[in-house]
Amino acid sequence: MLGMIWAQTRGGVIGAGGTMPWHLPEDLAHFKAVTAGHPVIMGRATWDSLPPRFRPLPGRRNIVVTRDLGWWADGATAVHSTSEALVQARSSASPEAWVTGGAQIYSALLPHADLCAVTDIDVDVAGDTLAPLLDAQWVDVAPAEWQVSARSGLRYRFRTLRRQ
Ligand SMILES: Nc1nc(N)c2c(n1)CN(C(=O)COc1ccccc1N1CCC(C(=O)O)CC1)C2
Repeated sequence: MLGMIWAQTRGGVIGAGGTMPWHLPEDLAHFKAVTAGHPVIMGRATWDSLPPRFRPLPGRRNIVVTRDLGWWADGATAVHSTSEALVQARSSASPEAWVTGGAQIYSALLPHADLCAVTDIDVDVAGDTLAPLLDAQWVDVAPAEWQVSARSGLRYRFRTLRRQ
C-alpha cells in the first residue's frame, strides 16, 4: 500500500518558501502516528525543510529522492528517481509506505497511490506550492469532522481518501 500524506490550506497550499506557514501540533502528532514504523519517501527539499532535530524522521526508513548523484545525508537512503524510491520502499519490512512531499514527488507518485491522508486547515495563506489535485475517483472513506486546535485555535480536519 502506498499512501500520500500532506496538510493543506483552504486554497490547497502546502508550502510557502520551503516551509509550512502555520504551526498545528495536532497535525504533527497525526503525521507521526500515521507514518510511524513505515518507510517515508520525500524529495530532497522536503528533507531540508525538516527541522534538523527531526532529521532523519525517527523510527522510519527515510528515502530521499534527489537528482544529485553525490548527495548524501546521515540516516537517509538517497535514491535518484521515484521508481527507485518505490523499489526501496517495497524492499522494507512494512507493507505500507508514505509519501511525505513535496509537490513534485506527490505528482510523480500519485498514479501509484492507494490512499491520501489530507489534513485540511481552515486558513487562507498565500503560498507557492500546491497539493496535488485529486480528481473525482478519489472519495473520502469516512466523514471527517472539523476540530479546533487547543494550541493554535486553527480549525482543521483529518481526511482519508481512497481511489474509487
Ligand atoms: N499532514 C502532514 N503531512 C506531512 N507530509 C507533513 C506534516 N503534516 C508535517 N510535516 C513536516 O515536515 C513539519 O514537521 C515539523 C515542523 C516543525 C516542527 C516539527 C515537525 N515535525 C514533528 C514531528 C516529526 C515526526 O513525525 O517525527 C516530523 C517533523 C510533514
